Order: sequence, then C-alpha cells, then structure tokens
Amino acid sequence: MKKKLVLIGNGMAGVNCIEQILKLAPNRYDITIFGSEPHPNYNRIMLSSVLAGDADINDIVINSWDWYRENNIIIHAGHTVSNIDTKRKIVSTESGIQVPYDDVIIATGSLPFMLPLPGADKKGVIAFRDIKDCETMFETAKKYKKAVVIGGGLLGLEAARGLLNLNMEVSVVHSNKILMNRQMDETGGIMLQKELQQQGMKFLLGKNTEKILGKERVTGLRFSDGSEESADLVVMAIGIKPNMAMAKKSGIEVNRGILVNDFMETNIPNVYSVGECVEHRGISYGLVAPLYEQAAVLAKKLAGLETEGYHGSVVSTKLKVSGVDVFSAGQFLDNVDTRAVRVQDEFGGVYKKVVIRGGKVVGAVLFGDISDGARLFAMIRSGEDVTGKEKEILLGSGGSAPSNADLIASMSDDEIVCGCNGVSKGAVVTAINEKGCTSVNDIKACTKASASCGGCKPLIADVLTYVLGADGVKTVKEGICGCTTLSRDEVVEGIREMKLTTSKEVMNVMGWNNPEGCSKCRPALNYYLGMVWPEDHEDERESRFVNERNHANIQKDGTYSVVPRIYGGVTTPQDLKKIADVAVKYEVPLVKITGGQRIDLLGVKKEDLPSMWTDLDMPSGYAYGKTLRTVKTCVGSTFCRFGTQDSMAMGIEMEKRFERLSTPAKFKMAVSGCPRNCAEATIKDLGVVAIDGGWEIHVGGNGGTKVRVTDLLVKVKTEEEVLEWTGAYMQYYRETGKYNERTAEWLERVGLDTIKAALEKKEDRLALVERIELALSLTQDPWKEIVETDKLRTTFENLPIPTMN
Ligand SMILES: Cc1cc2nc3c(=O)[nH]c(=O)nc-3n(C[C@H](O)[C@H](O)[C@H](O)COP(=O)(O)OP(=O)(O)OC[C@H]3O[C@@H](n4cnc5c(N)ncnc54)[C@H](O)[C@@H]3O)c2cc1C
Ligand SMILES: NC(=O)c1ccc[n+]([C@@H]2O[C@H](COP(=O)([O-])OP(=O)(O)OC[C@H]3O[C@@H](n4cnc5c(N)ncnc54)[C@H](O)[C@@H]3O)[C@@H](O)[C@H]2O)c1
Ligand code: SF4
Ligand code: FES
Repeated sequence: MKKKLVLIGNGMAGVNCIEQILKLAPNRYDITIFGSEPHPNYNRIMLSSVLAGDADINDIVINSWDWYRENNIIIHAGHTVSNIDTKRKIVSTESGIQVPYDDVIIATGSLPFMLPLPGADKKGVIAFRDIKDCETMFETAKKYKKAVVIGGGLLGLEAARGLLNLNMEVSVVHSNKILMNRQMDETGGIMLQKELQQQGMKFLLGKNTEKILGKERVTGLRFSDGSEESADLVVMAIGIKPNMAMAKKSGIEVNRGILVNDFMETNIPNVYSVGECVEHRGISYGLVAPLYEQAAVLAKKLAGLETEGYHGSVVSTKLKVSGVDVFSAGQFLDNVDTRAVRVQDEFGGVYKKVVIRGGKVVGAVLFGDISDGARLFAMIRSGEDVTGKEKEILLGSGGSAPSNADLIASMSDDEIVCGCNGVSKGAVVTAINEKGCTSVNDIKACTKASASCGGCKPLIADVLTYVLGADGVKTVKEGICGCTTLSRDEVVEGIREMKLTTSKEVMNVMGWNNPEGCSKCRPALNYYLGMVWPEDHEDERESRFVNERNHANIQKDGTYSVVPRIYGGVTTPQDLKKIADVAVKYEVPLVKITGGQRIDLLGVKKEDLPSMWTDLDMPSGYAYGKTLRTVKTCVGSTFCRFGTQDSMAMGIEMEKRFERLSTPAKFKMAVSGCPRNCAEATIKDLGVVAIDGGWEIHVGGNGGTKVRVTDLLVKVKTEEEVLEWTGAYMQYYRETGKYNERTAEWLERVGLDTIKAALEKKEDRLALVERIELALSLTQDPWKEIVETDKLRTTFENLPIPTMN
C-alpha cells in the first residue's frame, strides 16, 4: 500500500520537491497538498515580470490544475494549515479539513517583513509577495499616482520598476546610503542609482521611516529627520522572515527558521521542511536556487535513495529590471584577507569586481555587462585555484586563465546550471544529446532552463559549445515571447512563405507552445500580419492593447483622454471653438496643450467617447497608437526671420500623408525651418531640418527615458524628395522592425549603413514607397469608422476595461 505524503505550502520549493519525488519514486506515495493561495503552483520570481507588464499571470503558472489531476494529487488550494498533530500524525486546516500522513513536508515559505510603524495598518500599505499584491498594485495605479517603495533591495527595485511601468511616480526610501547594499558594493550601488534615476526613479537614501501618515488611507510618510514624502501607495520591501508560526505551534523546533539537519529533517520524526521557512546551519535562504537544492536532497531521501545531504549553498543574484544589468555572487565586499580585481568604465557604464581569497574566487559584482556572471559563479562554486591568473579572469586571458570549456568540464552532472528552475548540467547535456537541442532557446523549451531571470543564459551557451563545439551551436536568438522559440524574422518569413493570415493560423502552423498566445505575442502577430498582408489581414482588435482597442488613452482613474489631430500643430479659430464647446458640453475636467502641439481633453468617461468624437468631427490624433503620433513644426519661413523653408507646410503635408499607418512602435516627426531647430527635430524618430537650398533628414532620435540624438540619413533638395525618403524609411522600418521596438533601438540593431544601403537606390526607394502607399490607402480614421457604423459602435460600447496593460 502507498504511504501518505502531505505537503504544506503549494509554493516553489515544496512543489519542486514533489515533482522530483514523482520522477524518482512515482508509486511510493498518495500525495495531498495544502496551499493558502487560491492558485496552482506558480513562479513567484516572475511576479516582477508580471508587474512590469512583460508577462501575464497565466504565463507564470508552473503546474496547472491538470498536472495535479494527472498525478493523482489532492490539492486543497485556498486552505491554510493551522496545526500538525505530530503524535496522531494528522494535519488540520483552519477550514476544518483533516488529513492523516505518514510523512509531512512543511514548505510555508516566508512572510514579508512589515515595519511595525504607527499607521502601518492603513489602506494602501502593502507588501510585494504574491499575485494578490500584484493585483492591488494594478488597481491602485488606475486611481492614484504616487507610490513609495520602502527598501532599495532586489524586491524593492523590481517593484519600483513595475510601478513606473504602470505610470506611477515612484520614490524609493532606503535606510542605507547604498542601493542593494546586501548584494552590491559602493561603486556598483552608485552606478546602479544613476541608471535607475535616469529611468525615472527618485531615491531617498539613508532615511528611516517613523510614521505612516493619513486617515483611513495612506497619504505619506514621515522620516526620523522630520522630513515627509507624499504617497498614495506604500510597498514595503525590506526583507523577509521565515513563515514558521504554525510549525512552532505544532511543537517543531525553530530558531529564526524551522531547524533542519542536512537531510531536511526537523526534530520530529517524519516531519521535514524545505524552502524559505527553513534554517539550515544557521542560514535561511531567500532565493530559489538553494531551495531547489534542498528539495532535491529531500526528494531523494523520501524516495528511499542515497543522498549525501545538503551542505549549504553559495548564492548569486541578478536584478530583473530591464535596461539595467546587475549580478552579484558570494562574498562581494572587501575584507582584510581578500584582494580584488576591478574594472570600471564610467562612460560605458560598466563595472566588474572579482574578490579573491587564498587563491580562490570567493565573490563577484558585475554592473552593465554581466556576461561573465555564470562563469565567475561556476568558479566560486568549484573553488579552483586561480593563483597567478587573477587578472586574466577579468582582463582577458592571453592563454592561462581557466577557459569556459575547462569550467564546464569540471562541473559534475548534478551541478545546477539554472538556479531559478533547478536544471542541472546533466539535464542540459541530455537535452542536447537526446533531444537534439542546438540553441539556448531549444534548451529553454526542453528543460525550462533560462526561462525565469535569464541570468544563466551565458552558462547554458557554454554547455552547448562544450558539447557540440562552436560550429554546432545555433546562434543564440530570442523567441518573440515565451510561447515560441522563433525570432521576429522567422515569424515574418513564415507568415510570408506559408501565406498565413490570422494569429491563430500562425500559432498552429508554427508550433506555438501556448495555443492562446500571450500578451506579448498576440499584438505583435497582429502587427506583422497587417504589415505583410495589408489587403487580406483583418485587424484582430482583441489582440490590441486597451488604448488602441478603445482609440483613446486610458488614464490612471479609468477615464480616457481624447486628442484630435492638429496637423503640424497648426489650428484654426473654428477648430479651437469646436474643441472648447465639446470640453464644456462633456464637462471635461482638464484641457492640456501637449508637447506634440495639440490639445488633450483628459478625464473623459468611456461612454462619452463616441458622441464626443461625433461632435468634434475631427480626425483622431492617435495619441495612443503604435503609429505616427505628431509632426511638430516651428513657424519657419512664413513668419520667422531666420527660416529658410516653409516648415509648417512641410510638416502638415507629412502628417497628412503618413497618419494612421501602423508602425512597430510609436513614431514621432518634426520639421524645423532652419538649423536653429526650434522643433527639436533631432530627437525624433524622423526629423527634417531646413538648410540653405534643401533639407536634411535625420533619423533614429528619441526624447524618452533614454535620450538619443538622431543620425543624418541624407540631404535632399526638394519637398518631393523629403516625402519620398520619409515614406521609404518608414516602410523599411515597418518591414524590418520588431514589434514594440522604437526606431532608436532598431537603428542601433540593424545599423545606419544597412538602412542607407536599403534606401540608396531610387528604384528601391520607390518600391518601398509603393508598398507604404498601398498600406496607407487601406487605412481609415478609426473614429469616423466607429461613429458611422452601428455595429462597431455597439462593440466599442461593450468593450470591457481590462485590469492590466
Ligand atoms: C517579486 C519577487 C521576485 C523574486 N525574484 C526572485 C529571483 O529573481 N530569483 C530568486 O532566486 N528568487 C526570487 N524571489 C524569491 C523566490 O520567489 C522565493 O525564494 C521562493 O518563492 C520561495 O519558495 P518557497 O516554496 O520557500 O516559498 P513560497 O514560494 O512563498 O511558497 C510558500 C507557499 O506556502 C503557502 N503557505 C504558507 N503557510 C501556509 C499554511 N499554513 N498552509 C498552507 N499553505 C501555506 C504560501 O501561501 C505560499 O504559497 C522573488 C520573490 C518575489 C516575491
Ligand atoms: N532578482 C532577485 O533575485 C530577487 C528579486 C526580488 C526578491 N528577491 C528575494 O526576495 C527576498 C526579499 O527581497 P528584499 O529586497 O525585500 O530583501 P533584501 O534583504 O535583499 O533587501 C531589503 C533592503 O531593504 C533595506 N532596508 C531594511 N530596512 C529598511 C528600512 N526600515 N527602510 C528602508 N530600507 C530598509 C535593506 O538595507 C536592504 O537592502 C530576498 O530574499 C530576495 O533575495 C530576489
Ligand atoms: S527653427 Fe529656425 S525657422 Fe524655425 S522658428 Fe527656429 S529659428 Fe525660426
Ligand atoms: S538562473 Fe534564472 S533563469 Fe536560469
């Protein structure tokens, strides 16, 4: 007869242990799992990606409900265990369920540490630990604008990035002077701070919070130095504490965590524990990799197999904030008995430090370029002697530094190469040899390695090269999302070659591993299909983001903003009067002149949108879309004494010619009447600057988070040439850009020379212009379409307002 195994805690460590038991001894146990959260087992690590908008809640499920059914596991989700009767061997929940056991695993994880401050119980004060917290942040961001994160560690910074992506203003309060002080040294911390400030985060360092202000809901914080900061939302991310109250109450020995020996046994027979709730040799871990190592040991023990036991882990971390690469491992701070090799390039934004003690690498910090991370981490773990080769570890070998191949060769098959997903070197080698994997993406699809933080990609690439040799490895390429390993170019080529016209077809024919697609690939496919088949592809409105679906910009409080088109920023008294009348009639709370020289009516109720557009009777300004936004112009030669050309007429012509067209990402233009450049044309996707006897066309600029000044594409003489080059350039971007890739990134990826070469010959330009004109001829003003078509109007009015985007 099978023994009864109960797992308390349906989280990452506990369920990983069950997965391994099922592999090692599938018939040994009848398994019951209890979990407080009402969800199947999910990847908590990926909550940061969900908050940042890079993944959907559905994308992060590790084991679906089907998995429990298929493995005959009884799952009690949403039920919290309140007691283990270790004498009668019965587990009981708060809701009254009782289940007997032969063996029980406690994997209750951690609780976020909440500062016990006056006011900490106010509405709007939360942690960042689970799906519920994520949902609270999504909801809050719709109604409120100011978030304060307490704690500038990994969790706090990932929360802050996510909240910025939700359009909140974000301040990070940190008690230390150095960000991520538990993972970074001073130099790295300062570089990190500069980078994040550029992304829009504000920092209050060396501050201790004394009080949370507000009546029912938080309105701000007061610090010990008497200063205050306003806040509509406070997220505490100041560390975690093992969740052990239930174990303690049940008579299990605890200290800072549940005490276990090297075999994950507690002081009570048949009661085991793994995960963040555990204290092993004085350490409680807060990262997945060591927890999976614990889970592997316990799985072997419960499966009745030999195990050497768990002896503790060295840990490495990677910050998951896009645009910032930070890696830290082992003992990264200097000490009396350590020496370090450092490389710092403040202009390139790169810092690398390797700490050495007694001839061995014991720690590393990397900022800006973390490609050495996996190699250094392997060196720390292997403990090999690097005496005499210290400098070469970072500065290039000249022959004697340990090569990547040597390092891979020295790793045992059991060694974990992907900490987040608990994948060993042996599993990767098997995937290469037996399943024919030849790229990092293949390995990801086969084993899940590299699917979470991505920090292990270089190491997996090294294993591939070690097994297959450099020639056997497919160049590492990114799939467009987690549903496929195919790159943008392969998807577009497939659409063309196989004449695929709907997203469903693409997903079926091209072997998507998630038949519904995800929030990343659905809008991308809709764009690629429309770009390749402008005449045959029917726009899949449900795949578009909420702003594009509703043809208006959703605001924090769930209302919308309406921006009519004002060509070249030039308007008339009649249009101004019409806009004013509409603003009065619909009681628009705010009327704002935008940076793109138009008028934004903010705070509009969704149900008022169709009648407002009817009354306005002006084209949509597409202030929401991935399309041409505005063409900003200066007054030019018509009025300005410096002007050499008519920039207003040129801008109006360009806006009329190219409006409404879908582009991979938003596209902004400007036209200046002379090189004084009052229209700021050199930070636009395409900027035109008048010069004596002609025009300069500048491309690839950006004025957003990462400012990029344009490159000069070409000088031309006539207005017709400006329009021809602009059309050809836009179409080339449409045909080769990745969905969501602004021209600044695209230009750097494909290279200015490639773009120039593609547009250089007149016949190539004209072919591109012909294709863009076909696409343009099929566009319609979305509001005209909606207000004039009853069916569409009803559809619009019934569109739900989604919770995320
Ligand atoms: C936003 C975020 C990002 C992170 N990013 C990373 C990262 O990039 N890399 C990394 O290595 N780590 C990361 N971590 C940490 C990582 O998620 C944790 O180390 C890991 O989830 C811990 O696993 P666990 O099984 O011990 O606990 P959990 O995953 O928390 O699982 C414990 C489960 O037990 C349940 N439970 C508790 N008490 C009871 C009870 N009495 N009865 C029933 N159920 C109970 C809880 O509700 C919970 O679902 C991140 C954490 C967060 C919050
Ligand atoms: N990318 C990743 O690996 C990742 C991401 C998120 C979370 N996590 C894990 O989740 C857990 C929680 O993360 P965390 O960032 O909360 O923990 P942490 O301990 O790494 O960082 C907390 C930070 O808060 C600061 N702090 C402490 N008290 C404070 C106070 N009163 N006011 C302001 N600042 C204060 C500390 O100086 C510290 O740097 C950790 O185990 C972490 O490793 C990992
Ligand atoms: S860019 Fe030149 S033409 Fe245009 S407003 Fe400025 S000075 Fe006048
Ligand atoms: S180590 Fe994070 S995905 Fe592999």
